[in-house]
Amino acid sequence: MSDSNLHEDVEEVLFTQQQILDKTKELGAKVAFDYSDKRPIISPILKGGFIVAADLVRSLNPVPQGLEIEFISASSYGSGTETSGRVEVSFRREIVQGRHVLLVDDLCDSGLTLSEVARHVREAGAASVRSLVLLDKRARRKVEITPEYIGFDCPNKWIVGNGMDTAQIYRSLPYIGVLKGEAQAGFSHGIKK
Ligand SMILES: O=P(O)(O)OC[C@H]1O[C@H](OP(=O)(O)OP(=O)(O)O)[C@H](O)[C@@H]1O
Ligand code: HPA
Ligand SMILES: [Mg+2]
Repeated sequence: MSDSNLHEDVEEVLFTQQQILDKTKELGAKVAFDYSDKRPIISPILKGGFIVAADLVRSLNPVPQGLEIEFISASSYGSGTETSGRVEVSFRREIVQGRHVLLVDDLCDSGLTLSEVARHVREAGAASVRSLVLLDKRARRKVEITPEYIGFDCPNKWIVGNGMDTAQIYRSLPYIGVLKGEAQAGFSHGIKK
């Protein structure tokens, strides 16, 4: 990618759009095989998971019979770069009853989001719950959880793009990049200076 296409707040690109699409195709092939006879529900975890999930569902080949998409909202970071430790989860509980649910998110960091969402979905009566993340930032884990499907290992840096934000900005960047320290500092009061 030429420097002119790089957002001024991004220090370095970790994964290009093409690398992301290639990896999502690989994951899609595995998911299509594993869920071929399961009438799965794929649940993008909003907001960050929406782009990974959109790429994933279009790379399922063949499409599992009876596949449904059901969104789940979960948020815990606010505008900072540390988890608040409290994950707000909301979804239509009746839809997942008796179904095989695959949670799809952009990344697993402390692990709190995925473990809390998985707990809620199990409690709502899902037949099985697995998770898929494009990125796994293991160095920051606070809760023991290993997603069944992982795209890339992620260094212990604050990243943005491909669905990931800081204070709701940068989600639309087509690549995954490391946010510059000074840009992060600008959000420390929730407003970019
Ligand atoms: O493993 P964790 O430490 O829980 O962090 C990962 C979660 O944090 C982000 O979501 P966020 O709470 O920022 O909400 P968003 O998806 O709406 O941006 C990201 O999209 C993951 O869902
Ligand atoms: O590195 C990150 N970037 C964006 N959102 C996040 N949520 C947890 N970790 C991150
Ligand atoms: Mg999220």
